[in-house]
Amino acid sequence: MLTVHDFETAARAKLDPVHADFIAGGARDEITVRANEAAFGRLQLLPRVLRGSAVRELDIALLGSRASMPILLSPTAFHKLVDPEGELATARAAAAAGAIMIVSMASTVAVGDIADAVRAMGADAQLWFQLYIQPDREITETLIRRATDAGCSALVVTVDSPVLGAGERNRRNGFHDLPPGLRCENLVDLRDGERGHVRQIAMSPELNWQHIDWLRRTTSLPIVLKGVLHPEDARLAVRHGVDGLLLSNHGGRQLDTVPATLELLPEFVAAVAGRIPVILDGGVRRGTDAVKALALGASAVGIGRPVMWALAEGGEDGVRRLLELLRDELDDTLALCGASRLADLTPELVRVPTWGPTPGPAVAPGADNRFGGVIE
Ligand SMILES: Cc1cc2nc3c(=O)[nH]c(=O)nc-3n(C[C@H](O)[C@H](O)[C@H](O)COP(=O)(O)O)c2cc1C
Ligand SMILES: CCCCC(=O)C(=O)O
Repeated sequence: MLTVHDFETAARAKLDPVHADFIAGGARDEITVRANEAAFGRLQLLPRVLRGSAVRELDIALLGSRASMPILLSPTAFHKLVDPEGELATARAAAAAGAIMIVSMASTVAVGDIADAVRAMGADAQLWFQLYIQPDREITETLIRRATDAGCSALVVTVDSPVLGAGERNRRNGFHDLPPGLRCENLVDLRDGERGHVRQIAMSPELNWQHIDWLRRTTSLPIVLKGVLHPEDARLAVRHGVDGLLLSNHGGRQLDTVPATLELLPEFVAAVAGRIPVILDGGVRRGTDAVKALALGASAVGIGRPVMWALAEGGEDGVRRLLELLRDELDDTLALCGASRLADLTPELVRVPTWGPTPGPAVAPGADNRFGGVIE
């Protein structure tokens, strides 16, 4: 396993094709899925030389959490689909690497049990909790209480899902439910009937900024909004007292044909103007990808599918190796860029090609992104 893509290939060879499709897939024509990765390939790095330093500092402080690197685990549902230990394995690997893990509300291990497993290692859990605000206020409050009691140190509220994205691979494959024996453990006992069932997670098409105001009054945990794309919404988020933003298009799984997150980053960062941290996810597969996002103003990046692939390939050990690999690539890229600290990563390191053919992976017609004019 030398690259993230090696994990992807190995996972596909091991997994039920229906589950592999669930992980890799996106909404509709998957134009945004491809755009996310392609955008990184189109940006260039222009390094500085003779600024040597024997070691690089990769650790960060983010919303009261400390991490050994600016790569965090974005929330992904259903880890037991790919590994019998599920989120316990992922969380142990994240803790061993000193990385922040955002636990999905749709985890197949209860958030309290995940936190216990990390504490049992003697590690200081850096767990955040991802929340879909539920139409039923009491259910939302109970979920927040469960996450808070588990010791989660931030709430990541996903706001790009008023309705669930149309994963046509899942429809074609007839994948609508978890297999017998697996359930969304955070939802157990929240309502009569289907206890812990996936269908208990309701999408709330009625969500608006007043719900965020309510949440702000309800919890003292830092609130991160996940899935904000428009710079005007970034400004609104700041006004509504949000503590951080996760610039994300849900890995291309919600609205198809939205731009790559990397393409939106400069304008987004300009709108936020340093008032709160901006994290980016979508298509991060290499240390160079992380460096490009950090150089353009992200405080950290998130990875989604790579975690699922590594967990499928090798369980806890697989995720450990994935995180080590990305850490090494990040460290190596910093060295090659003449950077010894993350603060040395500035926009001047990044360039838009000014002539010649578009490098990077092939992009479907219509997915072409124009960086020109956006990045100074
Ligand atoms: C299998 C899978 C499950 C996901 N589950 C969730 C989830 O439960 N909640 C959420 O907010 N985002 C979820 N996401 C989106 C990720 O948090 C993240 O935004 C996205 O995967 C990042 O793109 P990447 O996969 O290209 O790294 C999921 C993504 C995948 C691939
Ligand atoms: C209700 C589970 C949502 C999972 C999710 O967000 C995704 O698969 O992208």
